[in-house]
Order: sequence, then C-alpha cells, then structure tokens
Amino acid sequence: MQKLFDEVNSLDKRCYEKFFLSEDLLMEHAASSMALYISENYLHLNSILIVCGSGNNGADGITLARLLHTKFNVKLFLASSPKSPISELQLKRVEALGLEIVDALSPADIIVDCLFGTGLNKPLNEDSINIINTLNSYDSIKIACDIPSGINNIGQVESIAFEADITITMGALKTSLFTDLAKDYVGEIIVANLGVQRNLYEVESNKYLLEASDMKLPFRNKKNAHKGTYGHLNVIVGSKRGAGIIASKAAFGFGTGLLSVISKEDLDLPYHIMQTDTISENCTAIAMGMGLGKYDKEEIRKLLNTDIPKIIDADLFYDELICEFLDKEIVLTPHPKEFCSLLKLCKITDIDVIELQNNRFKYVEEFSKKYPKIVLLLKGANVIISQNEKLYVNTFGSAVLSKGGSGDVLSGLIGSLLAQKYKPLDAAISASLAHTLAARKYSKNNYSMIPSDLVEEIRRL
Ligand SMILES: NC(=O)C1=CN([C@@H]2O[C@H](COP(=O)(O)OP(=O)(O)OC[C@H]3O[C@@H](n4cnc5c(N)ncnc54)[C@H](O)[C@@H]3O)[C@@H](O)[C@H]2O)[C@@H](O)CC1
Ligand SMILES: Nc1ncnc2c1ncn2[C@@H]1O[C@H](COP(=O)(O)OP(=O)(O)O)[C@@H](O)[C@H]1O
Ligand SMILES: [K+]
Repeated sequence: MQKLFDEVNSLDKRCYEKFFLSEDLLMEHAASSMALYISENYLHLNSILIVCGSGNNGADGITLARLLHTKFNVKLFLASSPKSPISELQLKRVEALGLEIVDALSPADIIVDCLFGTGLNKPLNEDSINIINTLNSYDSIKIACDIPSGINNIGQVESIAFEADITITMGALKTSLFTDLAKDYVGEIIVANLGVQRNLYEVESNKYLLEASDMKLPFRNKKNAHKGTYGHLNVIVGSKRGAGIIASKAAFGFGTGLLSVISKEDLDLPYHIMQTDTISENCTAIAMGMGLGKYDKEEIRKLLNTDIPKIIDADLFYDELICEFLDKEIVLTPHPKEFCSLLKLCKITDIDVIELQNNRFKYVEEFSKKYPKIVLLLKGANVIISQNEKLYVNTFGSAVLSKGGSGDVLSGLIGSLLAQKYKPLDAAISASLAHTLAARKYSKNNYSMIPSDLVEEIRRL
C-alpha cells in the first residue's frame, strides 16, 4: 500500500529545512520528472501546449517548457501573469531563451494542464472554466501537473475540471485525487520525484492507497485439512431472498469450508449449500442484512448479540437496533445512502447523499473516531475502508460493478474470509480487492456483467 496525504505543503517545507533544498530546486525536480515522463513516452509526437496559471503550478509549467523546448515544438500559454517570485523567475528564464509565448489556445499532440494545483481555493471564474472546457475538447494526450485543475484540495469538483489521461503528482499521493468526484478526471496517477527519495519526502500517515499486492487470497496451505478447517459461514436470507443467495454463492466460491443459509422459506439452492433455521453450532461467521426485508427484531438482536464475527449490510442500516452493537469489532458495508442513515441513527449528523459524496473522507473519519472498533467499508466508485482512525482506499473498482447484486457478492466475500478466521479489517481489505480486481478481469464489455459472472471471475483469481 502507498501513503496518502491530505496536504503536502508541510512536506515541501520539511524538504527545505531537513534536506537543505530550495523551492527553486524542488520545482526543477518537479518539472524534470514531468519532462522525463513525456520524453520517455511521447518522443514520437511533435507539439506540446503548456497552459499555466499565476501560481507555482503555473511555474512548474513554465519550467517544463524550458526543459522540453529542445525536443518538442512547445507552445507556452499564460492564462494569467505570474504572481509568485519563483514563477516570475521561471518566466524570466524562458524569456531569456527566446521561447515563444502564444496568446491563444490551439490543439497540440500533448496538453499539460498547469493552471491550478494545490492552491485552488475558490470557485473557478468564467475565464478558467472556458479554458478548461476548450482543453477538454481537444483530442490530445492530456497530462495534469500535480492535480487536474478544478479539483480542490479536498477532492471536490465544483464546476468543471481538466480531464486528464495522466496526472503527474508532485512528491507524494494526495487524498484529494481519490474521491469519487475526482475519479472521472485524474486518469492514471504517477508520483514525480522531487529530488529526495519518496520514503524520505514522506512522513507518517494514517491513510493508504491499496495495491493489488495487498490482497491476501485464502489459499489452503495445509495438506492435512478437512472442510471444517475452513470455517462455517451462516448467511441470513430474508424476504428479498436473491440478495442472500447471491452472497452465499460468492462466499462458497471464496473458500469457506461450509456454508448454511438461514431462511424461513424453503430455498432452491445448489446442493453444496445447506439450509437451516437456526445458527449452526460450529458457525464461525455470520453475514446478514442483505435483502432482509421484514424481520423479527428480537431474533436479529439475538444474532447480533453473539460473539461470532459478522458482516452487516443493507437493510440493517435503517434500524436503530444497529446502534446497540457499534462498540463491537464487526464489518459494516453501507452504500452512500445507507451510510447517511447510519450517521443519522448514531447521531453523528443528518446529511443527504450529495453532502456525503462531497465529503466522503470527512464523514468516514468522524464515524471511525466515534466507533473505533467497527470496520467500516463505504461503497462507491472508490471504496473507503476504515478502522480505528486508519483509512484505506480501493480505487480498482469500475462502473462494470454498477449493478444490483454487486454489493451482495461483496458481503459474501467478506463473510467467507471472516469464516476462515481473517481479522475483520483484513477480511474487508482482501475481499474488496478481490471484488474489484475480479471485475476488471471481466472482458466482454463494461455493461453486461451480472453477479454470477463476477463470482466466476473471483473463482479464477
Ligand atoms: N512549494 C513547493 O516547494 C513546490 C510547489 N509545487 C507546485 O506548486 C503548486 C502549488 O502552488 P501555489 O500554492 O502557488 O498554488 P497554485 O499554483 O495552485 O495556484 C493558485 C494561485 O491561484 C490563485 N487562485 C486559487 N484559486 C483560484 C481560482 N479559482 N481562480 C483564480 N485564481 C485562483 C491563488 O490565489 C494562487 O495565487 C503545486 O500544485 C505544485 O504544482 C511544485 O513545484 C513542487 C514544489
Ligand atoms: N462506478 C463504480 N465504480 C466502482 N465500483 C462500483 C461502482 N458502482 C458500484 N460499485 C460497487 O458495486 C457495489 C454495489 O453495492 P450495492 O450498492 O450495495 O449494490 P447491491 O445492494 O445491489 O448489491 C459496491 O461494492 C460498489 O463499491
Ligand atoms: K494542474
């Protein structure tokens, strides 16, 4: 996993003090890293349009123009004149070299967006919106310097943002690049070296970006084993029974040794899935909430009261009953609407989904602070998993998962790993990665996947 930072100004300052590097040197390294990436990947192309704002993001762009002008036909566009001393100095340097500064935007093979970086602190004005709209309309390779202009430092997009194919971000990964709202704009994210190794530039962080290598699949490493070695998951199937059945099929394919569904109705299940009406004696995990519909509150309370590891989803986020159990180490997997209900029930705040999506990290952090034992998995384009003020982001998901039943598959996967004795946080992380990485492997197209296809892909991981 890689560290995420809410802000990097303090890391830049630390570089000046600890490593005796100046702003000028850091900027030279920032621009050199971009120049190197562009030269290594696009030397076969000819023209580059670099669009610069008045701050240091713009200064990075002016520096880049100087570094690339011998290799490419560089068109430097200044959306506004430099305001900081370092950007004035960078402009003086390119003027001394006689570089052309163009006074209108025109298409180029590559566009580099250096309008605004981490300093964006107010809504874009009409001129900036027009520039970004024009750039977005060009059929070019689009590279954002540090962060696509229009995304603010908490990852919100108020009006519009530059639609990057690649974001070259300076020094370290910023949390703002990983909100759901930013996902359509950031493209591939690359970290530029600022002249000090990344591990020296970075400090401690309690936020992490998950990588594929963080997924721990439930491989069997014992030879002398039997079905009981790998746990017994109980899935509570409610009146909307499809949800529990989808979860059960996913869970069985993800390694639980035994699986029983608990249901009042007689279900037509595959023969390897057992059905019972009470919790199994050797049950090692419970998955509940998916498609629960109408239920007997006392029965559910009794189940919630057991010490068996649990994953809770869906309908239970609308019942205040859940608040009685938030001091336990259980996994909760709400989607945004369910999380809003949960936040209200546990008296943290009364907000709508738009407010939540605008501030996903903030509300996850508030919830985790109040309930440090809970493993919270907030679904979305980028999944956030949090426990005890540590937070992990999974960005591997895609709209291929935007289908009824995808979340039920995830509940089954988490239940399966809990049954196999994974710690709740590890179960949530590995199951979420398996869910999203398997969805990426579905190769037909990005709209037709159904839950059973996803389960097939998970079984092939
Ligand atoms: N400080 C350092 O050591 C380094 C800084 N670097 C670059 O510096 C950037 C940050 O530079 P700045 O702090 O100068 O900020 P920006 O370059 O992001 O620019 C913000 C400037 O525009 C103004 N502004 C903000 N929102 C606006 C809006 N909506 N409309 C019009 N004007 C607006 C601000 O008042 C500020 O002057 C980073 O993103 C990165 O690209 C890199 O060169 C690496 C080293
Ligand atoms: N655009 C998307 N990008 C990434 N993941 C997505 C996207 N849309 C949905 N998902 C994932 O699909 C799942 C949907 O779950 P949920 O909303 O509970 O659906 P259901 O209850 O029908 O199963 C979640 O894991 C969510 O993160
Ligand atoms: K930018």
